[in-house]
Amino acid sequence: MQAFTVEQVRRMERAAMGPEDDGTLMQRAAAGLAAVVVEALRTRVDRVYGARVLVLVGPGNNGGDALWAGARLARRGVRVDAVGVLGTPHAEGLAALLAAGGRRLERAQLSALGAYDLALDGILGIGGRPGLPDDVADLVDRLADADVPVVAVDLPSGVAADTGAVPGAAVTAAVTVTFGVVKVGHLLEPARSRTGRLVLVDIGLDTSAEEPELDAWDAARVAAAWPWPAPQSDKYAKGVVGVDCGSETYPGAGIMATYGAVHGGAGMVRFLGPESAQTVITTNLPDVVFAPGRVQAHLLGSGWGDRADGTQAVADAVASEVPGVLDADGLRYRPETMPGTWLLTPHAGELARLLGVERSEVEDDPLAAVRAGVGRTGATVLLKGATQLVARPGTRTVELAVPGPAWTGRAGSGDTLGGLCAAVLAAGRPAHEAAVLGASLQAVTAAAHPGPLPPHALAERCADQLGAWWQEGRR
Ligand SMILES: NC(=O)C1=CN([C@@H]2O[C@H](COP(=O)(O)OP(=O)(O)OC[C@H]3O[C@@H](n4cnc5c(N)ncnc54)[C@H](OP(=O)(O)O)[C@@H]3O)[C@@H](O)[C@H]2O)[C@@H](O)CC1
Ligand SMILES: [K+]
Repeated sequence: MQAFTVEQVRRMERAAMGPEDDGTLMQRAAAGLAAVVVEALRTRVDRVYGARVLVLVGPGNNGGDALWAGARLARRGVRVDAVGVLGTPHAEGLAALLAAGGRRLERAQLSALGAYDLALDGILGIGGRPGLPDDVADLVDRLADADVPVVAVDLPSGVAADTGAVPGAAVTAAVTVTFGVVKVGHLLEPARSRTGRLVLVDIGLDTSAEEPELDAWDAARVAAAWPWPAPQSDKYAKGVVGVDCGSETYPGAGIMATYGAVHGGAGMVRFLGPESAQTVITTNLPDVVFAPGRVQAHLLGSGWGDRADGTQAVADAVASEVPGVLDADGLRYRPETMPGTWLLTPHAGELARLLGVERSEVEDDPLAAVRAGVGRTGATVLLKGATQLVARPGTRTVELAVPGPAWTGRAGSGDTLGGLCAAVLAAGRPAHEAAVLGASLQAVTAAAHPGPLPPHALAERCADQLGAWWQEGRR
């Protein structure tokens, strides 16, 4: 699924409209919106005729969409009340609603909100600045307290359309009906959680002239893209991962990274980390070898802590011209620039340190931050966390891995994630694909096993997930 910025949407809308806005796009939007509301009413109260809908109307075209949809609903016998909550409502939309039998109420006339079966959020769309004025936020809270489900028009009002940030009050929608194309804020947390179920209504926008801002993967695409081995693939075709992770202080990181590489399907794993990890590895994963030799992907950095020869270790690996994954403490030892064949896997704090900014800056605009990571290093970057983003040199489009349940992120998850990514890299896939596939496999597996599994156990389930896909013939 591709998502676009407000600026791109405006360009596409202008191209579709031609020199004059004759309202065609708004009518398409309103028709699609009304159809979704009809279905939502059928599901919730098993009727359309006589159902009650409250329309919250802002000052722009977003309110216009809601009012025109309200008019269509009123013509089908829905009892529609509209209340202007910001500025002056869209005049033609309001006239259409009144002509269709809807009512306009003042805010003071609103009582017994629980009597409404559904509310339409037409307060702000892509012209909105994040946040809502206090009195509007108060009304939105009262609707939530009254358990009235909200269908958001285009975006849940209050969220930042281009970043997914929610810096102030915002609507939490059960369903968001968006028009033309998906916007970035629908897919990035925390706005993603405010969006509810996302429905895309085709209004005839042409995306072909725009490079998507975001490219979101789903599980089916991950399964289809996985580097499945051919019958004749030997261990080198599947790929050899060299794991130099962990330290005497943090041996577990080396163990978990190895679990990731083994269960991600590497043809062979060479463990080149501390001796203290070797007994556990050889007991649990007897296929792992401890001798140096040919590797097709490096995995460095997890659990290093302070390492006297860290800079040299990274420099040697990069100089070998084999691709690699550089994680965690290893990021502190990276050379000034790296090839795009290398994958860096920072979490928000590590990326902030790498960029020399506050962590909150990364969290407020992760898309900009992950791109800045590429600009700063030259490498491909996977920003780990609740939302996992992958940016690479040469394209503006950022890829979004399949999201996982909240339990995925815990101590050691990043170590096994590095191993999964390195396995894909060793199989010959480019760094950005290794990142998306590794992160997505971990998330899909965690969703299928939603308990708080420790990362090494979840890594084992990753192999089961690959096996399930294989058996389903998704290869
Ligand atoms: N273009 C098209 O062809 C189509 C567009 N469509 C629809 O139009 C929507 C975009 O409409 P839009 O551009 O009128 O912007 P919209 O979000 O309704 O409101 C902007 C107004 O809100 C105000 N305002 C902003 N933030 C605020 C805040 N925090 N608190 C208070 N006020 C705030 C802002 O004020 P100002 O910035 O001037 O101060 C301005 O007056 C789009 O999402 C889709 O639903 C569809 O019909 C398909 C065809
Ligand atoms: K809205």
